[in-house]
Amino acid sequence: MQILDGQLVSRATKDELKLKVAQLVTEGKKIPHLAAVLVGSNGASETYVGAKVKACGEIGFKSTLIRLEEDISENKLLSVIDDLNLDQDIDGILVQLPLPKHISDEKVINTILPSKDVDGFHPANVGKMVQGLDTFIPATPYGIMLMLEHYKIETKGKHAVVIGRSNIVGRPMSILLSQSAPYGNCTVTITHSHTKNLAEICRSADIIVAALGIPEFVKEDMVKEGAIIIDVGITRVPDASKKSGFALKGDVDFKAVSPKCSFITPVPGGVGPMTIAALMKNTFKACIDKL
Ligand SMILES: Nc1nc(=O)c2c([nH]1)NC[C@@H]1CN(c3ccc(C(=O)N[C@@H](CCC(=O)O)C(=O)O)cc3)C=[N+]21
Repeated sequence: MQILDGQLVSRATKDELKLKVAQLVTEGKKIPHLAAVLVGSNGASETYVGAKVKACGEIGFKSTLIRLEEDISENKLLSVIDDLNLDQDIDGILVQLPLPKHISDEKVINTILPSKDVDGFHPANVGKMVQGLDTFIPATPYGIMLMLEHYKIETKGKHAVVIGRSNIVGRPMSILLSQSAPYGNCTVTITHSHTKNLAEICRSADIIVAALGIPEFVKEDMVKEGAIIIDVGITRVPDASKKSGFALKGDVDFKAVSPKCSFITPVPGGVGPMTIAALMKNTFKACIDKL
C-alpha cells in the first residue's frame, strides 16, 4: 500500500509554476492575478480561501481577496463580479462556494467571464470539458488527475467507480476518467444516493473516487484487494482532543481500508492540497492563453 502524498505533489506543482512565473518576470510579461471572493465567514471557507491566497504568494502570483458581508444582495455581488470581469489586471476569478442561501450559485457562476472562470464551473467551460476541448478543468478533479499522473498510475481500461454526482467533483471526475489520454481511458460507473447495490459495485472497482461527503462511508468490505482509493471527502467532526475543536474526516474509513489497497489518498494531505495546486495551474493558464 502506498500513500498518495498530496502535500508533496502540490509542492512540486507549485514549484514548477514558480519557475514559470520567474520566467515571465525576466521577460517583462504580465504576472498571473487571482481574485478570490468570499461572502460571509464560514470557518472552512476561510481556511480554503486563505490557502489559495497563500499559494499565490508562494508562487509569485498576485492575488486579491474580496470579503463581502454575509447579507450582501445578489445584485451587489453580481456587480462586484462585473467589475472583476472588466478589470484587465485580473486573470482569474473564484467565488468561494457555498454561498448564502439568498444568493443563486447559478447566477453567480453564469456572470463570471468564461475566460476568467478558473474554477471551470461556467456552462460554456463545462460544455467544452465534456467535448474534450481546451478549457479550465474544475480544480478537484484536475488535481486528482495530476496526482495519478505524478505517481504514474495506469488507469487505462480500469473500472472506476465515482461516488457522488456533484457539479464540482463527482460529475466532472466521471467525465475526465472516461475520456481518452491524457485523461483516464477508464470504464466509469457514477453512483449516488439512489444507487442500488452500491457495495457490490464498489467491490468491482479498480479505482474508487469517494466524493459524497459522508465521513468514513467507504468501508473495508466495499473495497477489492489492490484497489486505488481517492478520498475527496473533508468533513469537520467535533473532537475535543484537538486544539481547533474538530478533526478532519474523509469519506473513506482509512484505517480499515488502507491495508487492502494499492494506493490511497489521506485526509488531510491528499486531494485537498492538489485542489489548490490545480487552481494555480488554471490561474496561470488564464493569464497565458486568453481562451
Ligand atoms: N469556488 C470554489 N472552488 C473550489 O475549489 C472550492 C469551493 N468553491 N468551495 C469548497 C471546495 C473545497 N475546496 C478545498 C480546497 C482546499 C482544501 C485543503 O487544502 N485541504 C487541506 C486541509 C485544510 C484544512 O485544514 O481544513 C487538506 O486536505 O490537507 C480542501 C478543500 C475547494 N473548494
